[in-house]
Amino acid sequence: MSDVPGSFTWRVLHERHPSLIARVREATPYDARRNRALDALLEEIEGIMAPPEDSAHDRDLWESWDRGHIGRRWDEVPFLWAESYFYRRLLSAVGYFEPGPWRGVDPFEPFKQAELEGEAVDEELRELDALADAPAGERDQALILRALWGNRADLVFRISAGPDLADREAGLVADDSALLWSLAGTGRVCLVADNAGSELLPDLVLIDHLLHARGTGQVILHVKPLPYYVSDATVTDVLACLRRMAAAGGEAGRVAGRLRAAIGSDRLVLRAHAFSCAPLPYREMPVGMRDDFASASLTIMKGDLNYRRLVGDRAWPHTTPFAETTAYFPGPVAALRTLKSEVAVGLTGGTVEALERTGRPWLTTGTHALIQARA
Ligand SMILES: O=P(O)(O)OC[C@@]1(O)O[C@H](CO)[C@@H](O)[C@@H]1O
Repeated sequence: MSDVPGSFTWRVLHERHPSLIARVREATPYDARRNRALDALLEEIEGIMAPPEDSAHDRDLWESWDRGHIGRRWDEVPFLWAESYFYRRLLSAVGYFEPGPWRGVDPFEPFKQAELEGEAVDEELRELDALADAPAGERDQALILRALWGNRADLVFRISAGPDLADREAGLVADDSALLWSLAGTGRVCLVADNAGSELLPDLVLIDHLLHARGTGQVILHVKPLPYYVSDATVTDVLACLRRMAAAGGEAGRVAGRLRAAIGSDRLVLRAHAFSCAPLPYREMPVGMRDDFASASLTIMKGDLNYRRLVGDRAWPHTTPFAETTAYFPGPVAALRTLKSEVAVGLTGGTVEALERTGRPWLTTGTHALIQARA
């Protein structure tokens, strides 16, 4: 829940979301009607959640996902539900679903594009040249760590986390990478993406490595069907990353070429399932998605939000076993995530004590990360 003033979740709803609305307005010159709708949303999020508009194409879907929350205060329903619904309402406010000129215009695209065009990305892509000749085991570890730490590049987080984010020290609080690699066999691997740009690029490089070097037969890449949580990856973002890598040339260009071919031969399959933007945990996933995960030798869940949805967005004792919270999942699963919310399981008592002893925050700052897996 988010009803304790000053708590992390309360601040997301009452500080992060209003500042996000301001950033969206700065980034795009919306017309008067859109601005009025954004004003109305700004007011609404301090009070009662309104239902989707009568004419909304996805009204039935949201009603099926509702658990009696619509009509209550935004901060009195589960945090995951309120946060997800906020992004849905923001898209409505900017006219994303309505027939007319603003239909399909991603309000977060200016942020995503600026990041993808940045020099930091050039540097990261150039580093792939040296990695291409590294011994196999070294490459495995380097690519998984890049995909993991790429998760720090979450634009909703950057907007509000302060300028010193990049300087923070890196700490792995759990590392099941050996188990992860032993599960990534020659069959199918699912990767459930999180952010576009600097996170999706290393995810795509990891996918290429699985297909090209590790003998994985097929990768199914799940992305979001809609712009979501600012920087979450959509199919448009996958295509933008492929173009960016192709333009960079060198090893990045070769990776892009192989991935294009893999899409053409169905060795890399893209999915954009409606449930990927649902305000619910994966425990409630629908049959089609369950079948995908059940058919894979490994599903890799990227990022903080996917982690919350995977283990359940609850105040678990941090020593609760990861295998216990994911026992419902239909196949082997791994999480690659930097810690940006208060949910964490699968840690040893010693690790938790050592982290608490530092006296510094470690759960919500993006300074720590984990690799967890269960067979
Ligand atoms: O899923 P991601 O991109 O790693 O993180 C999403 C996130 O920034 O959004 C929420 C707060 O708004 C937190 O769960 C988390 O910090």
